[in-house]
Amino acid sequence: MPALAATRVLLLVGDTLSSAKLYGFSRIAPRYSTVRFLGRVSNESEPLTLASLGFRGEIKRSLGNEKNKLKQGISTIEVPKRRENKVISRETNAVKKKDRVDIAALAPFAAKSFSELGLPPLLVERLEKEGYTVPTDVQAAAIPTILKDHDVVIQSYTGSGKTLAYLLPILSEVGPHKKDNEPKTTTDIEAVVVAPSRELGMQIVREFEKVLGPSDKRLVQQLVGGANKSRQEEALRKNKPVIVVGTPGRLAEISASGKLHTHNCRYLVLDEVDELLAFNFREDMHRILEHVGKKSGAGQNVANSPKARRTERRTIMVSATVPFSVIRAARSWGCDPLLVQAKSVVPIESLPAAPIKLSDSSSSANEQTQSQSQAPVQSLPPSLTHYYSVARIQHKVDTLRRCIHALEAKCVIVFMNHTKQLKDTVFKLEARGMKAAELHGDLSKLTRSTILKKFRNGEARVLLTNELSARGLDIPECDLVVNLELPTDSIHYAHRAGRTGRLGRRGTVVTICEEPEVFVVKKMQKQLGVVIQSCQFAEGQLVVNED
Ligand SMILES: Nc1ncnc2c1ncn2[C@@H]1O[C@H](COP(=O)(O)OP(=O)(O)OP(=O)(O)O)[C@@H](O)[C@H]1O
Repeated sequence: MPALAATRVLLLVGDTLSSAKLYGFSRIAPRYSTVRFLGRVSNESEPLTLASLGFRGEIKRSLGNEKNKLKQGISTIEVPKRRENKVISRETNAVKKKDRVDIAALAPFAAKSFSELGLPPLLVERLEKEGYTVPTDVQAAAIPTILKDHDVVIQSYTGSGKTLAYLLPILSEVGPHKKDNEPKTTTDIEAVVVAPSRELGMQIVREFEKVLGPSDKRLVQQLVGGANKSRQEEALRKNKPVIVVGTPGRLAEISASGKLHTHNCRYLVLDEVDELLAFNFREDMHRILEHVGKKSGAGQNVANSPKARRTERRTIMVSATVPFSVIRAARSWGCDPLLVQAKSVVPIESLPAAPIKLSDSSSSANEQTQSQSQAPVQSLPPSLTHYYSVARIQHKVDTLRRCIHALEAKCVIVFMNHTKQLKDTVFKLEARGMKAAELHGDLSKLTRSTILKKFRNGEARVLLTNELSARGLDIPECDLVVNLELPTDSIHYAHRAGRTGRLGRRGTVVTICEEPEVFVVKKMQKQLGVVIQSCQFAEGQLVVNED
């Protein structure tokens, strides 16, 4: 079995060529301006085996024609089985124990309890009822920091529990479980959460509702696009929610119509903040930032303006990927913001300044290169295994099918870039007896939620989608992510890949690409600091190619 390269933390400095050009793509989104990233880069001199990544109990060499395959420069492994019980039943007692230890070691749980973090007892009780007993590392770092009234940027890898990291401190101060029992004096909204997609917005609402409980769930209102606006406005009037969660367009629209009162808002959360900085959200975000409370620490400057009557807000920005544009936004939208990561909290001001001067409107080739070429800080969970497989374009769907069979994947998300090709692929998979569903922007909000529900319920094995689903979507059962078309850069790779391996679970990411695209995969591997092994699927097995 080939050795994997070890990873270690290094400071990466961007190169000067545009990755867009290097990748041969002309449509790379210009929104990621210069980035300063701490990335894990591969170190060939310190080999790390798959076993040491937590697959010890599961990987086996194929004994059959191993010698022949080795002669041909390939080795065979039995891939990790998706169902833990199936694996365990084949193992000895000693391996069983080891297997469990590995899984626990991959889960990002902190040593503290929720009550030690300063959450009110009523809230801790609610959490326990919902099965949340131990905070994750990032929650243990973020909750006390936000409770101490700091503006923060929360950065932690995908699936590590960032939603509860901001939701719980908000519910400590707002709603029925809050610390003090003082009655609310205003009917204004107290917390606004902004998310870049409807699906993510609705998911965040569900998380709030879960913690609030059935009797208080009306206190959170979703304001996402694609849904009936009048009904949302009516619900605002009738239910008098204290928290709203929405997409930038709909929030800005209802705010402009005068039906959303956010001047006394105490919390503004920007989830997937680097995505919210995209050019298409710019106007709506501007309105939201201007009308939701007032930037903390700005009191003296606006003493005589109408803003003086507003409540100071805490600004909380969240993402697994924090390019420099976010750091810059945090500096201008927050007051002495702190960067909160799983095991550290540092003032944003203490971070090195941007290496190059940035322009606001559009990123130059240099800036773009910087953002593309520096790896996200631990934006990928350690429990993921990455592969790529070369296939001709006309064989891609077949390779996908063989990949799913070889990995015995139960719940697969396949990412593509173009809707037409995506629809064709659904048709081909269905024609070959594989239950598949499609999710993209051409579908109505209702159809999108129905499809997602079906997929979550296991009615479709494969979900074919595009960048729409790459951010924040939480489907814990997802055990395989496939890039059937390449992501535009390593940041997009990280968010796509992060749909699997949630909260310490194991996950596999396979990129199926054409030969001339391999160098892009290699580049992303370097930028992300992960090992992406070359593989093929033969005789129902995943075969790892030796480099
Ligand atoms: N302390 C906890 N105990 C048990 N489950 C948790 C805990 N915290 C979060 N989870 C669960 O972990 C999953 C991932 O959480 P969440 O979606 O917040 O991750 P994330 O870091 O925001 O991911 P992404 O970067 O992809 O948006 C969710 O199903 C959530 O309910």
